Amino acid sequence: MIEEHFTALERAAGRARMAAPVLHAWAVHLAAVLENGGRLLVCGNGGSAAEAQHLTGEFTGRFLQDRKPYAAIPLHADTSAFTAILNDYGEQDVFARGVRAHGRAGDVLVALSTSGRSQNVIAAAKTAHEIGMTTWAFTGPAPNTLAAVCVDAVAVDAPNTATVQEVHLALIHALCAAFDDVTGATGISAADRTAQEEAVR
Ligand SMILES: O=C(CO)[C@@H](O)[C@H](O)[C@H](O)[C@H](O)COP(=O)(O)O
Repeated sequence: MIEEHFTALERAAGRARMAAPVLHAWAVHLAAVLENGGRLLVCGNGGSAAEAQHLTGEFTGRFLQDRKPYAAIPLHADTSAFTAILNDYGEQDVFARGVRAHGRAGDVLVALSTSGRSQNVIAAAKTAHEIGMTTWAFTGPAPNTLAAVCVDAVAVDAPNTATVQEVHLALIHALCAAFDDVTGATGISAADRTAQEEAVR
């Protein structure tokens, strides 16, 4: 089973390299949006929720290089709002209402779903589209509904949920690397700079 897992990951990750031009284009667009005060909203369920906040963390914090923070919100992470929306409006609205609350025309929604069938994620993408946001998806194999309702999508061709999630994380990191490249976030990180300064004292 372990060998099979890594073989599936190697194959899917190899195929995912073809997404490089799309990720670069997304990074260019995202840099323009965020530099102009726009926001990145991200949503997903389960493992994809973890990846959603992994992605936003790289923007409000930093990726490999030191740079300024950018506005990025994982839509599941406010547990009070999430549980209230779930309780008062139902599961379908848990992300869509967050999109209406935090999203503005021109902002970007990244929607993650390994199946491409999660109704709450699809509802978020439709809502974002309605209010004039740009919608991108990371999904499992195409065709799927989420990819169809978003402006653009990277669909990972892999046989199971776990492998799709693992490749999604690699794609997320590639997007972050491209974003740093586009925004000129070069140079050493703050932590590395401090270590260097201490080393020469
Ligand atoms: O992490 C896993 C399985 O690896 C699960 O938590 C998984 O994310 C959940 O079943 C999600 O509800 C699946 O949703 P989706 O990726 O199909 O949108």
